[in-house]
Amino acid sequence: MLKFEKYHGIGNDFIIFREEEVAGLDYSELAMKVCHRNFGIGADGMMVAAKSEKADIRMIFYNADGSEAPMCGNGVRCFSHFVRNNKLVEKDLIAVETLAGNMLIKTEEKDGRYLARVNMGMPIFETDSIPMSVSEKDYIERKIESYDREFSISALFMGTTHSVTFVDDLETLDIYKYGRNLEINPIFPNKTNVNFAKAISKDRVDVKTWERGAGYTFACGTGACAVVVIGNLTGRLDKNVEVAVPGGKLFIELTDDGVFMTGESQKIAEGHYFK
Ligand SMILES: N[C@H](CCC[C@H](N)C(=O)O)C(=O)O
Repeated sequence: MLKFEKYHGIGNDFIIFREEEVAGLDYSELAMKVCHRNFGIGADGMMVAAKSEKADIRMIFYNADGSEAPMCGNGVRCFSHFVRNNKLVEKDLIAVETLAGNMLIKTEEKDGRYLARVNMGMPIFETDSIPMSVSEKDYIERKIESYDREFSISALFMGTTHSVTFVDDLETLDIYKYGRNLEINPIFPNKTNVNFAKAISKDRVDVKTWERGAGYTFACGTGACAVVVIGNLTGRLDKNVEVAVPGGKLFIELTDDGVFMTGESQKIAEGHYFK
């Protein structure tokens, strides 16, 4: 039996284990099993809290399909909540080691709500680092075809690989059809997360994300950051933006010290997984 806790960050849900519970297991296989909505506990992703040489603690992240990802925005807020609940690091400002670098998280518990403000680092636009297999050095507002439509795509590394496209018909767009197709476009050798966005004003944007390795989720934290970065770069959005996603709201601030994301997380359950 493996002791776990389950959290969600505005509907993006995760199962979290301490490293000592799962040491020696194949994390990719375990993620596919525990994230399965019928044969497992059910979640968009799985995290393991491990010791770190570089920060207070290390977050290992796997998508529901068993693929490892460098970072997860909603996940790292839930992770910091788990860390606080289990007193693994007894500070309000914690550094979490991830494959995308150390993330600094300010945690706050107020009236039973758990809030975290995360410095998500700086966006990377060089196509080699996204990564993309294209000759262009960066990929901002370039046309990509998907079935009967042409999307204007901007790609970047924002904790993980992201593509952003602003559309007028976000309410009716078939996210499954176009998201699934763009995710596996061959110009992304490791695939991509796909963010469909609609600017409501200069400080409000609606976003729906098709996630690599997890599908259409209620929220994507790194995706929300990616949308604000591209929205600001292309003149659609200011630097402090409220991002509305199907599962709730995130607040993104673009600063010279990094992209900051603020949002809630909630503990859903705890228990034992019978492998
Ligand atoms: N599916 C993503 C990882 C999870 C990102 C998302 N859940 C977030 O909140 O940032 C990827 O494969 O890069």
